[in-house]
Amino acid sequence: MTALHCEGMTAGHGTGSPCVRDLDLSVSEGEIVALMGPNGSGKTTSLTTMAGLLPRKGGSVSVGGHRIRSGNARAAVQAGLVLVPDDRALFRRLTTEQNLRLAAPRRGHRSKELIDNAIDHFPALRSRMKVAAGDLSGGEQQMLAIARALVQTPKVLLLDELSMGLAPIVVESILPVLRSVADAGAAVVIVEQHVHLALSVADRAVVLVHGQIVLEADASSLAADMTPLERAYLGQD
Ligand SMILES: Nc1ncnc2c1ncn2[C@@H]1O[C@H](COP(=O)(O)OP(=O)(O)OP(=O)(O)O)[C@@H](O)[C@H]1O
Repeated sequence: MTALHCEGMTAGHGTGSPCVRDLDLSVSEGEIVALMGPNGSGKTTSLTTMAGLLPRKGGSVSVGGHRIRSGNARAAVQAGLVLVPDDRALFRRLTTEQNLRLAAPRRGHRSKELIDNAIDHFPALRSRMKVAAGDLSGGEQQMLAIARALVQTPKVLLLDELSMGLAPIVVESILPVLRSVADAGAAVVIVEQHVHLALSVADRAVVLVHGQIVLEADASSLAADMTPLERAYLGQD
């Protein structure tokens, strides 16, 4: 089943001309898509627009068949679309636990269970629950940012610049979590500068150049032969 469906999504900043044009992207439950492309090609703009942090300039975004209103981040989260932004957007003075609690639903008794389930993915955070987020290591902060997203039980999880500033060993511990989140039924979209890393975790790669999709391919076939990717990046397609 399709979890995320963007149709003709056009996006940009302020009153300037759009930097993402007519983006058609569908991601199925259980699928991981790597959104790739050179610097400035519109990857972050695409994710923040899907998440309602930027108003759309055109087109639609749907989660599980429900259309999300443009520029409405709350509606996106309520529909099940959760973004882990590149700056991680943690409350740095609040503890790990408080950051997780703030993301959990206010009503009902499921908060503790949801937090426990999210932390089960990142055992390293268990002993860091009372530490201010700003005092965590970079890797721990990224784990907390993802755990906080998982507390919101996303149907669609978007991750921007997954490995930025992280040691390879930390990244290697995070990638299997994304696979298990997808295996549990979520659609996952990652933006990741390191091509090999992106292809190692993704099922499918979508390449944006100048805000338009120029290549869509199976991640494993691209990993085996990068020629189409190199051509796309170099603008030879
Ligand atoms: N806040 C902003 N205000 C105005 N223009 C912006 C803003 N953020 C990004 N842009 C412009 O939008 C275009 C797309 O940028 P975006 O950050 O989405 O690309 P990206 O593919 O994520 O790049 P990178 O890989 O370098 O992060 C670029 O031309 C960029 O200069």
